[in-house]
Amino acid sequence: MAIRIDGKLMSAQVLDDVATDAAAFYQEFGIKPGLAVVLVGDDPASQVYVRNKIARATECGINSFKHRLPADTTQEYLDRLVADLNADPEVHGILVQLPLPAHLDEERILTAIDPAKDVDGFHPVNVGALNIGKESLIPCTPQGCMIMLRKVLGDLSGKHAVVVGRSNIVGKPMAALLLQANCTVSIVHSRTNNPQLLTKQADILVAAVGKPEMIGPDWVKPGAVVIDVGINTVERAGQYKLVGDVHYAAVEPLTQAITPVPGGVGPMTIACLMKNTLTAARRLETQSRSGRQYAVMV
Ligand SMILES: NC(=O)C1=CN([C@@H]2O[C@H](COP(=O)(O)OP(=O)(O)OC[C@H]3O[C@@H](n4cnc5c(N)ncnc54)[C@H](OP(=O)(O)O)[C@@H]3O)[C@@H](O)[C@H]2O)C=CC1
Ligand SMILES: Nc1nc(=O)c2c([nH]1)NC[C@@H]1CN(c3ccc(C(=O)N[C@@H](CCC(=O)O)C(=O)O)cc3)C=[N+]21
Ligand SMILES: [Mg+2]
Repeated sequence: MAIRIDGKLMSAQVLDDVATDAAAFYQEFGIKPGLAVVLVGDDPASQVYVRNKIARATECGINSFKHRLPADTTQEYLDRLVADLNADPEVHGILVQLPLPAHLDEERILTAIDPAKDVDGFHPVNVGALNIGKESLIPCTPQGCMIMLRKVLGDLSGKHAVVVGRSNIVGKPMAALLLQANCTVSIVHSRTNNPQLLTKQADILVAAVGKPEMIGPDWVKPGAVVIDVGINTVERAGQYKLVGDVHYAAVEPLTQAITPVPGGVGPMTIACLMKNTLTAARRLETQSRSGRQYAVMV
């Protein structure tokens, strides 16, 4: 029987620790950790994610500041908002929900966020830190995946991990963390020839593609641990439902362990966002107390 990796349950444990931490933080510094979430436009899925993030923050004693902006927000306005949030002492973490509308420069905005407040871990300074193995703010989704993998497998040394997808927000940081954990790492993407040749060898298979149920049993080695990052909305018999990048029903019997969608990676992502907010808050408050200011903290 395959283990169903319960992201909902595991995230509750992470959030519990964060709540304890947030209470201790409040005792120590006299303010709550603060998270600013910026949402541009009215994509319904993004609204759901942002609502979930704010609900989880409130539950664990983190202040949240929601900034909902119209789809036609100008670059100048967004730049100004990010600068204000960088300077705001009540804000320890800043998340700009992606994707942004096409007229806005995503890279420019992510680079404008103070790396010390970059709880997504998308700023080039944090990306660089991750890739040289320095403690930093680690992207939430891959961080959540690592917690789940460690729970199931313990030490990951020597495992062959195959990541399907190479985006800056999931695939690449996932591969970096697996490498850091001493896995042998392969990355499969849309130009890979015979991707199944590689995925069939994976002890650990991480799917972050954005194609509903693309990964079938012919992609998976028996006994593999499968992490499904995909969140895809599909219409089935007139109903909308969420499915992953993995065909769960067909793949599950082959695996040692597998994450479901929903209830897998998604809730862990949000829990890790709260964890990063605490990490950022502690560093910022400790530094401001000692009167030192670093441009960059890694
Ligand atoms: N659970 C969570 O917390 C999160 C879930 N997601 C979900 O994860 C999925 C991936 O997200 P994201 O990384 O942002 O997506 P992107 O669209 O940015 O990247 C998708 C990647 O998959 C690759 N790819 C596309 N088609 C194929 C194919 N047929 N074979 C192999 N590789 C392919 C692309 O390759 P190429 O680079 O060559 O184009 C690309 O690298 C989505 O479903 C998204 O909704 C995302 C973030 C968080
Ligand atoms: N700057 C930025 N940071 C992100 O981390 C980020 C982002 N932009 N843009 C979009 C993606 C996607 N993402 C999800 C997080 C949680 C769930 C989640 O909790 N999903 C629930 C289901 C939710 C539902 O019912 O729709 C689950 O899988 O069980 C999903 C998706 C974060 N992202
Ligand atoms: Mg993307």
